Parts: sequence; structure tokens; C-alpha cells
Amino acid sequence: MEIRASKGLQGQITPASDKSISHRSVMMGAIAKGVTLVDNFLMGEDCLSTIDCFRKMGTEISISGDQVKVRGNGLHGLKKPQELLYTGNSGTTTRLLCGLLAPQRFQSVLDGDASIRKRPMNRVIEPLIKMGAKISGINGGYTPITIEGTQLHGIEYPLPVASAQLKSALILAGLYADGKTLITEPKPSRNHTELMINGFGGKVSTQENRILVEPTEELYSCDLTVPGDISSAAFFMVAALIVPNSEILIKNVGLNETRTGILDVLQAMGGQIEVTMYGNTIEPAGDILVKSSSLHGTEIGGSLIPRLIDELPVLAVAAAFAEGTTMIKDAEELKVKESNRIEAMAAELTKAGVSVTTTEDGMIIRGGCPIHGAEFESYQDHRIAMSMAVLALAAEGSSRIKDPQCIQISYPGFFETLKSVQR
Ligand SMILES: O=C(O)C1=C[C@@H](OP(=O)(O)O)[C@@H](O)[C@H](O)C1
Ligand SMILES: C=C(OP(=O)(O)O)C(=O)O
Repeated sequence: MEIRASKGLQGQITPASDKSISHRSVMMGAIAKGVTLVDNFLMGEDCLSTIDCFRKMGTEISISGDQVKVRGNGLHGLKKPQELLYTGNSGTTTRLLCGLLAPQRFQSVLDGDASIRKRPMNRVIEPLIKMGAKISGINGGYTPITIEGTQLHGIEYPLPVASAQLKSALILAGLYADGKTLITEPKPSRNHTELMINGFGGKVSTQENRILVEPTEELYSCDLTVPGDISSAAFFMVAALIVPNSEILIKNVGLNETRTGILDVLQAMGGQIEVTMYGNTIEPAGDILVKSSSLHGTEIGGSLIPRLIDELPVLAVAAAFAEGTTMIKDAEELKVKESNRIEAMAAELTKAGVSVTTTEDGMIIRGGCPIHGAEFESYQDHRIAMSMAVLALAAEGSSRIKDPQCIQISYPGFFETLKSVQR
């Protein structure tokens, strides 16, 4: 994919639908009683992997345009899959399914692509074993994972990492346990699972960093509309900020507070960003207006990190165009995503002329130097490919993004939307 320096980005866009919420809508719909209608579902490859896994467990799921209809058979309505459950490139599908499958009355096997096979699953396997699960991965903690469904017990568990996937796996398992499950988080991570379970009639309560899950007899179907994904909107926010003569209105973006760290950081960097909030059935949403701005460096760490974990690659691009130094710290989790996002971003930014130093838990970016186009690798990682496409818009000359098809994971219409705002 060839990308040239842009003269300005202008217009209105609606970003791809939220990936995290789309995954969960199918999972919850499948274990609830009744028909759940999900509007504005993300037809990205990861969410289609989730649909595929549930179809293999007998859930009737139909797709019409961007609407998904899930016919749930109740909390104990899933059937033993006749074949392996293939989770593709999706960490969310793999980890949440570990928690949901551990208490079922059948055996199942989970596996994904080459990237999933390298991602740590021990973080979910260990606490699930504490709950009584019979679950094992290869070499301790990698897919393929075999799960013998069994009765689980409630536990008290302090999460060793701020991970919504780990938290959600334990919450889903806790719904089926014979007692309450109490999870404590080191830092708040996205709470879509908690909100959605309550919307489906379950009981998950949160007080400060403690999440209490009550076992449930049944969940009940609940129609919902998925808002736009702030992690996808992030590419257009940064693009509008760094390309001169730009103004983009990004419509219908999910603005759940556990996800809005990017707004805090870009505003702290001097970005001209206006947010207009409006309601949504389960999740808050709103519009974001972004204009070209002179950015300056900042520090990104601590409890901000889980609130913007997937936006760090494109924030590194914003930092490259900002005056002064930006330090990203406390972000070791970036090493175990679809690629090692610290190494990947450092290597690609360096190719473009940016001065970057990697650290144990992040990177230091010295911004404000001339940045030029180049041939960029995507590492088969959708967020790296889109981040480098954004950089290319504001870099001198032209660039090429290799293997751009990985963008289908989370943002199928990315290049079309980009074209629509090019002036
Ligand atoms: O729960 C989720 O939907 C997600 C949680 C995050 O992962 P971790 O929980 O591993 O931090 C995030 O990186 C991922 O894209 C989606
Ligand atoms: C890390 C991501 O997703 P997952 O963990 O679901 O593969 C992502 O979308 O950036």
C-alpha cells in the first residue's frame, strides 16, 4: 500500500465498531436465554473468529449487513464442539473463551494462528486452575489449550497484570461457580464485560479496584448497539493532529472512561480536541472534533496505560511529530501483543528518521526532527500497519506499508475511510 504526504485531512468519519464490545455481545448473547440483536457489529476478522467458535458450539448466529442476531440457549446451552475452536489472531477470543469453557459440561480445544501460539495464556490458566478448572496448555501456557469442563469454585484473586482479558475470563468463569468470585485489579482496565453482564441480568459489582462476581442461574437476551471503537478512531485523531490543514469530526465513538486515556494524553500534548458526549444503551458514546495542532512531548505511564494500551503505537507516532521528548513507561504488556509493539514501533520509527530508545517497559521518543517516508513492515500486526500509515501521511515523500491486509483484524474499511478525508 502506497501512501503519500497529505496536504490536509478534512471531513466527517464514523470509525470501525468497537472490537471489545462486539466480541462480548456474541459471547453474552450465546449464553443468555432468547434472541440478542446486535447493531453496528464489527465485521473484523477477530470478531468473526468469535462468531465461528460459538457456531461450532451450536449457537445459531445470523449476519445481515452489520447486524448480528444471536439465538442464545441459556447459561448451560452450549454444545460440545465437534472440532477444534480456532480463535485466529484474537487474544480476546482465546482468553475469554478459556474462562467461559472451563465450567462447561464438555471437553474443548482452543488454538489460534502463529501469533496467538506465542502469546502467554498462563495468566488465565493458573487462576482458572485455582477455581478448580481442568485446563492445560502446551509448555505450560500456550495454545493449543485443552479444557475438560467441570464445576468451578469462587476464589479471591489479585490480578498480577492489569488485563481486561484476564479479568473477563475470571468473571465469565465466576458466573458458573458455586460461590462468589472476588477479583482485585492493580489498575482499572476496560470494564465492558462487567457492564454487559449487568445489562443481561447478571450481577457484577465494582468498588474501587474490587470486582465481585455473583454466580447466576440465567442471563437474559439484551439488544444493543455497538459504538465506534476509540482504538480505531485513534488513528484518525493522530492523523488530523499531525497533518497540517486538517479538521476531522469523528462520529459515534465509544467513550467509556476505562478507554479514554488517549484523549487525556493528546490534550496534554497540546492537541485541539473537542468532545461531545451522548448516551448509549449500555456504553457512553460521543463525537470527537480534531484539528491540526502543534504538539509537545509528554510522559505516559501508570494508570493511564491500561486506558490506552492499544493506542500506544499511534501515540508513538504523535510523539515523533511533537516538539521535545515523550517517555512511555509501565507498558511491558506491549511486548506480548500481536507483535512486540515496543520493538516493532522503535524499528519502524527509526527507519523514518525518528530518534527512539527502547527501555524495559516502553520507549523514549525525541520528537521534532525531520521525518521521511520509507518502506514499513507491519509485523502482521494491524495496529503497527495503521500507525505507520498515519505517520506516512505527515512524512516527507512517499511510503509503502507491507502486508496491509492484517488491518482486516480490527478495521476492514480503514483505507477507504482515509481516502474519504484526503484533500
Ligand atoms: O479485553 C479486551 O477486549 C482487550 C483487552 C486488552 O488486552 P489485555 O487485557 O491483554 O491488556 C487489549 O489490548 C485488547 O485489544 C482487547
Ligand atoms: C491486542 C489486541 O487484540 P487481541 O489481544 O484481542 O488480539 C489489539 O487489538 O490490539
